[in-house]
Amino acid sequence: MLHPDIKEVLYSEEYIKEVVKGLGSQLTEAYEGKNPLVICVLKGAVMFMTDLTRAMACDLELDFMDVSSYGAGMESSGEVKILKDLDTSVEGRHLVIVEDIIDTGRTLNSLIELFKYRKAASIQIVTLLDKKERRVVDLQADYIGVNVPDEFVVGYGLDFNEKYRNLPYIGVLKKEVYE
Ligand SMILES: O=P(O)(O)OC[C@H]1O[C@H](OP(=O)(O)OP(=O)(O)O)[C@H](O)[C@@H]1O
Ligand code: HPA
Ligand SMILES: [Mg+2]
Repeated sequence: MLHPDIKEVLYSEEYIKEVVKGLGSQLTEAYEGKNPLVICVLKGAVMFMTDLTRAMACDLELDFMDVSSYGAGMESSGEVKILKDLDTSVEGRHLVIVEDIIDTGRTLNSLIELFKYRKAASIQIVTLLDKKERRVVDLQADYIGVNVPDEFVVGYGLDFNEKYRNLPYIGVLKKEVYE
C-alpha cells in the first residue's frame, strides 16, 4: 500500500530488483578474482548494499562508513564529518563504494580523497540513483542504477528526517510534508 506522505512512486520494488540484479552482474564480471572491499556509506546505502552484494557472485568483503553532510534537513552543508570509520585498512585494496544517491557529490568527493590518501589500489563508485542536475563538484559514478530527476525522493534507504527508509519502493515526498 502507498504511504500517505508519498505523492508518486518513481521506482517500484520490482523495478529496483531488476536494476540491482543488472548492476550485480556487471560488478561480478569486473571484480572476479579481486576480492574487493565493498564499502557501504551509512545509512542511506544499507538496503542497496545488502541486495547488491547478494547479486554479486564473486568473493568480496564488506565494511561500513558513516559520514554526515546533511544534518536533519534537506540541504547539503558542504562539510563532511566522519561519524564511523572503516574497520579495514584500504591500503592496496580494490574499493567499491556503494551509495544510494549522488546529489551535490560532496560526500563521495571527500571519501575518494580520503581513500586515495590511504593508498587504495583502485576506487570505483556504484550508486543506485544519480541526481546529476544538483552536482556542485566534478564527480562521476562508475556504475549508475538510474538517473533521477531533481525531486526529493525517499524509500529503499533514503530518508527525510530519518523517516521512510523502510519503504520497499522509491517515491517522491508530498510537498506539504516538508514545507
Ligand atoms: O552528493 P551529496 O550532496 O553529498 O548527497 C548524497 C548523500 O546524502 C545522503 O546521505 P546523508 O548524509 O543524508 O545521510 P544518510 O545516508 O544517513 O541518510 C545520501 O545517502 C548520500 O550519502
Ligand atoms: O532526494 C534525496 N532524498 C533523500 N536523501 C537525499 N540526499 C540527497 N538527495 C536526497
Ligand atoms: Mg548517505
